[in-house]
Amino acid sequence: MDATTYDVIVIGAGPVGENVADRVVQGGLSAAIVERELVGGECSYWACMPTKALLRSAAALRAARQVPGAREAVTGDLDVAAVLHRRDSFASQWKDDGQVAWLEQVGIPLHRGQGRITSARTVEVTGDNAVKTTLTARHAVVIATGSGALVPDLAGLREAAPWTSREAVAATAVPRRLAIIGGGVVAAEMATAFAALGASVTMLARDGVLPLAEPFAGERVIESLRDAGVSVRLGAEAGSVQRDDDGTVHVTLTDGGQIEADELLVAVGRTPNTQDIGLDHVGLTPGAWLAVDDTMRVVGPDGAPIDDGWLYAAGDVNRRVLLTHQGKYQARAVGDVIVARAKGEAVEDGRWGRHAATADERAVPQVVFTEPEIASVGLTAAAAEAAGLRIRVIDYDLGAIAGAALHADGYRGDARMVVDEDRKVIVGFTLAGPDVAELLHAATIAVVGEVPLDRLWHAVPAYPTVSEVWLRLLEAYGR
Ligand SMILES: Cc1cc2nc3c(=O)[nH]c(=O)nc-3n(C[C@H](O)[C@H](O)[C@H](O)COP(=O)(O)OP(=O)(O)OC[C@H]3O[C@@H](n4cnc5c(N)ncnc54)[C@H](O)[C@@H]3O)c2cc1C
Ligand SMILES: NC(=O)c1ccc[n+]([C@@H]2O[C@H](COP(=O)([O-])OP(=O)(O)OC[C@H]3O[C@@H](n4cnc5c(N)ncnc54)[C@H](O)[C@@H]3O)[C@@H](O)[C@H]2O)c1
Repeated sequence: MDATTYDVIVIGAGPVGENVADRVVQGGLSAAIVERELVGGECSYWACMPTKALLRSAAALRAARQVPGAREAVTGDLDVAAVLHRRDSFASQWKDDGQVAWLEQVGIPLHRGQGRITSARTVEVTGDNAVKTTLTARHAVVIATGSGALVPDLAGLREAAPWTSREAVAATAVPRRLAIIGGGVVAAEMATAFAALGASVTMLARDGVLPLAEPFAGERVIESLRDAGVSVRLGAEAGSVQRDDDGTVHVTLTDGGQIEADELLVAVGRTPNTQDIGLDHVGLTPGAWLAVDDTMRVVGPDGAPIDDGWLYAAGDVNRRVLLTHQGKYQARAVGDVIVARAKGEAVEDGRWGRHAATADERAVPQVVFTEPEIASVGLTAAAAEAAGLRIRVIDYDLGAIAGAALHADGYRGDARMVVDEDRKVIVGFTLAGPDVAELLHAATIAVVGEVPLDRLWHAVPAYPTVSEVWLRLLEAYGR
């Protein structure tokens, strides 16, 4: 048994854990990180990066085919092997040498193994050959253990060895027939990717496609998936699953319908990686999401921080927002607040304060890399109304913008601005259209900055860009 003391111990070296540790060290404290799998976490090897690599080649091909002159130059089909090869390189061949080298460079010791809290400020790491190391934190322990795919209790499902996002993202071959349970972000992106790679895809979208986005987003994606040959079964619910000896998967729907596939992807959400991290030693429930205050200190059922506030949780595991960029934003706040508290400096945990992840509440940006791309920030109209805001919704046809028409023949898309009528600021913005991802940050700045509409008239979009939609939306709103 080895024992070591640091100022801060971070459990989980995903994008969030890495950033917490980095901020702590930049603030002058010492930090160690514990990782049981690959440094870089889900995002680097089985999520953000490889999924986008799987999608990108088909998107580039589609874009070229939408522009006469370029279209004629495209003579072949997607090269599936080359796409998978590029995906492998974006997953760093599932090796974390590069990330480990970075940890070494910035002075963050790595302890490989399963981390478990055993008592206040103490983490036991079980490494290879069951060797245990006890780490003690002078100031804080941060749980950044992320989440895993949720596999629902469906008759026969586990026995049928379904794909989760991990197997889909790391697939070495494209199945002839792929069935997908789910209609959320993973399901929509993977249906887009695998249809383009040549699979015959059936999507069982019980609750619709992208049901949390503006309705036009889901409608556009459904239309384009169907154009790509995907069978999108809205309202269809899997009742039971069985895999034959020959590998064929049979899905029986609750309405009695039957679907056959060669692989079945389950994409119905996530579950927190908290089953085996010692939560019971601090009075919390193993397997539960971790509730936190505005500076990401873990709170108990009474809403107060655990003990004297030594335990934090950031990223997916606290369920505030399951996105890498938002988790890293929390990580910056957490790392800095731990340093501030350790040094007795002022804690700025008020709204938009340095140590509070305020944007998590109502200013989260997200891009869904479907065809078309869906880029959104803040509240949808429905969410704003549910939050009791008095809103006005302005919609504009993106295809009518000169820059969009130039960008691609037959460009089709939508823009929606949700305005808080009492404050005359934008609280939500959604774009659906080819290549809209890079337009999103302007909207994020408008929402986070709470820029008054009057002032936005002075933010003149360059001509002829797709961003001219900003002017059109303002004109439609009126001055
Ligand atoms: C298919 C897919 C695509 C996605 N695409 C995007 C995208 O395009 N953009 C985006 O913003 N988000 C995307 N996400 C979400 C994104 O992957 C997560 O929000 C992000 O990875 C969360 O980071 P994290 O550090 O909190 O957790 P993770 O990335 O899950 O990292 C947690 C780490 O902790 C380790 N760990 C867990 N328990 C222990 C333990 N007890 N001891 C030691 N180590 C432990 C794990 O091995 C892991 O390395 C996607 C998710 C999926 C599933
Ligand atoms: N581009 C991106 O930003 C990106 C890409 C992929 C994933 N992610 C993140 O990863 C997380 C996980 O994605 P996800 O798609 O797994 O979850 P999700 O929560 O986005 O979608 C899950 C969907 O499954 C449906 N569902 C739930 N139970 C079901 C059941 N038993 N049968 C059928 N449908 C059911 C839900 O209604 C929901 O629409 C998301 O929070 C997402 O933000 C982000």
